Order: sequence, then structure tokens, then C-alpha cells
Amino acid sequence: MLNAKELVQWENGLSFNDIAARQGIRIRRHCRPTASLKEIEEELGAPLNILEKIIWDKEIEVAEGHAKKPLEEVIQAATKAPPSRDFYGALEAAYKRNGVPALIAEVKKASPSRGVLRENFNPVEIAQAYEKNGAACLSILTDEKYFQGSFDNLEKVRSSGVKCPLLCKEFVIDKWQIYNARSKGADAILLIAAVLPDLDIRKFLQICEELGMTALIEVHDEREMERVLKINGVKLIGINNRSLETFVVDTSNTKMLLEKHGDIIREKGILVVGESGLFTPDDVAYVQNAGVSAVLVGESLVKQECPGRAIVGLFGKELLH
Ligand SMILES: O=C(O)c1ccccc1NCC(=O)[C@H](O)[C@H](O)COP(=O)(O)O
Repeated sequence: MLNAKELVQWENGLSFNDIAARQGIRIRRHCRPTASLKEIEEELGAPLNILEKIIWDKEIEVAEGHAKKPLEEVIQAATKAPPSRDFYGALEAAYKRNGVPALIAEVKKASPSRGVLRENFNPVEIAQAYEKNGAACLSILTDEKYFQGSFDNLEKVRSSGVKCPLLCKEFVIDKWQIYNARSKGADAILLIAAVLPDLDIRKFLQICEELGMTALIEVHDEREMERVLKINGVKLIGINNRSLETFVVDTSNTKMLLEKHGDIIREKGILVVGESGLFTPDDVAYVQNAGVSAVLVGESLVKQECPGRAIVGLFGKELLH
């Protein structure tokens, strides 16, 4: 827990990196959105890995967002958006209905680890095909620079008649992004524990609750899982099999973390999503046996000629709505 002095420092944006580092967070912030990359690198050196680079760019992008649309305006827009859909409920229901992990199918054009996954990319067609073939929810990447995603894609999918709840797959570092995502039609948002100190996760969870959104809290290692399990109000945890720092993908990560923490997760009624690197029915069965109730899948679907029909191949059976 932070003491009162640390809390004040935090609120003033001071010693952010020190406080984060105490929680085991390796990703640093430059906290200088108007500085050039050269000036930032003079102070901090080069980014340590791709995730840190993404976050440094995101700090600048979010500051530009604030300048274009002040917080009060995005809050207004979010409160005027059509009601959010129940992301968590859709996963729970699909798991019960199908007896296999509920599918969050990702609308993903490219990624830093794999480059362009699909040249001929129509986000609405892909989203509709996923829904038609039994996806419970969809994940829409909105980061432009590294994933060739966009908020335009999110809005297009939302207004296309697709009924599945939508996850805004972003690198959230500021509450402005959550209001903005809701205003564009998101029903859920990703919060990455490797990037966000506990206090931010708590604050952002509260905002999600006020907006009727689900927060998917993503962890990758032991320390992140331990931190997140101490935070009240966490209902949905994603275990990423991919290290966002090294890109190494290992599905046994899900098994290892659930062997250690499965009991407390079940006690708290938290639903777990297995994320990344799932290609075959055996992969899905492996993470299901480890204890997940849902899976988040991008590459193995989006690379197929018919991403919708690829769902049958991934699960070895048709999924019912
Ligand atoms: O996918 C990446 O290369 C990546 C790099 C840096 C940060 C995040 C990244 N991906 C986000 C994800 O975790 C995946 O998009 C998602 O879990 C689906 O994974 P996959 O089925 O392996 O495409």
C-alpha cells in the first residue's frame, strides 16, 4: 500500500517509475509527452524492449488525444454512447453452452512479432464471420502504429450490426483512453499489469464499473498474478502466453500460473482467459484443462482464408450461439 506522501507524489506525476519499480514493473514512462525521442533517450537511454517503446509512443499519442479532445468532452461522449453489452456474461454463457472455452476472436491485421498477418483485411467482414461461427466476444486492436488497428475499425464493427460484446485492445495508460473507447462502442477494455501500477488498475476498474464496462486484466508472470489477485473488483484475468517484452510464446505459462493460483481464483469467482499462441484443438484442450473458461485468439484465425470457418478447425467442433 502507498502511504499518504507517496499518494500525493503519485497524483502529481512524480517518481512514477520508482513507485512502479517497487511493484516489479519494468516498463518505464518518460512522462515528457512534448519532448522529442532524442531528448527522452538522452535521459532514459533507448527503450528496453518493444513494450516499453509502445508505451513511450502511447504517452505522446494520449497527450495529443487530450489536446484534440479534452477529458470533459470524452466523458460526455462516453455517457452518451449506446449502453454497453455484457462482455463477462457473454463469456460465462458461451462456456456453459459449448463446454469448451468461450472464444474472444481477435480482429488483428498485424503485430510487432509477426508483421502483417493478413493483407486483404476487412475488419467488418472478419468480425461478422467470427460472430456467425460462434465467437462469444470480439477483440478489436485499436493501436495504429504497431498493429495497424484503429478506432475507426472499432466504430465500424460496432455499427455493422455485430452483436458480440467488443474488447478494445489497447495499451491503456490514462483514463482518457477508457472514456474514449466507450464513446467509440467498446464494452470491455484491456488493462496490462506489466504496464500499470496497482493504483492505476484500481482507478481504472472503478471507471469501468461506472461505465458498465468489463476490464480484462492481463498478467504474464507470477508477480503480476499475485498483485492482481490482491485487487478488489477483478472479475476477468487474462494470462498471456506471450511475453510482451521478448515475444516468446509458451502455453505452459497458463498451466503454471493456474497450478499455483487456481484455488484462490476459483474462490473469488474470477474467470480466466488464456491468451496467445493457440492454434489447434489440442492447444485449446490444454489451456481448458489448466482451468481457463475463455481463450483470446488472433493469428491462427486471421491468417486463414476464411477466418470464420477457421473457428471449427481451432475447436474441432462447431460453436453454438
Ligand atoms: O502479438 C504481438 O506480437 C504483441 C506484441 C506486443 C504486445 C502485444 C502483442 N500482442 C497482443 C496479444 O497478446 C495478442 O494479440 C492476443 O493475445 C492474440 O494472440 P495470437 O492468437 O497469438 O495472435
